[in-house]
Amino acid sequence: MGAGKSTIGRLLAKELRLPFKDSDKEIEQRTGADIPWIFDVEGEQGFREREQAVICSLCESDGLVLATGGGAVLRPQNRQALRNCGRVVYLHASVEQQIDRTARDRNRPLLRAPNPGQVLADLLAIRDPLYREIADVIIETDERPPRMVVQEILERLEALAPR
Ligand SMILES: Nc1ncnc2c1ncn2[C@@H]1O[C@H](COP(=O)(O)OP(=O)(O)O)[C@@H](O)[C@H]1O
Ligand SMILES: O=C(O)C1=C[C@@H](OP(=O)(O)O)[C@@H](O)[C@H](O)C1
Ligand SMILES: [Mg+2]
Repeated sequence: MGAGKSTIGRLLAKELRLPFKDSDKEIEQRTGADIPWIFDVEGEQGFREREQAVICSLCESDGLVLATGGGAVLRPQNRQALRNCGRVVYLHASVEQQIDRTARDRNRPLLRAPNPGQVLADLLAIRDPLYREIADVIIETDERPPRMVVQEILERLEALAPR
C-alpha cells in the first residue's frame, strides 16, 4: 500500500499505449460497492475471494497493464496467474514512505488501526518474500517521482530476455 502501483501502473500503460486495469477498481465496479464496504460487510476473506476472481479473469487477457492491490500475492492462485500471464514488477517502498503516501487516504481498511506504521511493517515482513518470488524486476520508489519510476520500469523490462 502506497508503493505507487495504481499511480505508476496508469502512467506505464499510457507510455506503452496499453489499456490499464486496477484490480481494486474492477472489484468495486463488479461489486457495486467500495472497498471499505466490502471489508466491513464481507470481511477480509470476502474481499480476497473477489480479488482472486478479478485477478484470475484479468490475467486471461493479453496486452494490458494491471495494478493489483498489495495483498494480491497472499493467494498462491494469484501468484501463479500473475507469473503466467506476463511480466511482474515489484514496486518497493520503505514503510516510512508508505506511511506518508497513505496518510490522507481513508479507503484502505487495513490501515484503520491505531498504529498503521506497525501494520505496514508487519504486512511487508510477510509479503516481501512473496513479491520477490514472482517479480521479474524490483524497482525502488523511495524519493523518486512517478515519472522516473516509470522510465526505470521501461528500461528494466526492455533489458529482460524475451520469454
Ligand atoms: N514515486 C512516488 N513518489 C511520490 N508519491 C507517490 C509515488 N507513487 C505514488 N505516490 C502517491 O502516493 C499515493 C498512493 O499511491 P497509489 O498509487 O495509490 O499506491 P498503491 O496503489 O500502491 O497503494 C498517491 O497519492 C500517489 O500520488
Ligand atoms: O495491502 C492490502 O491488503 C490491500 C491493499 C489495497 O490496495 P493498494 O495496495 O493499491 O493500496 C486494497 O487492495 C485493499 O485495501 C487491501
Ligand atoms: Mg492501488
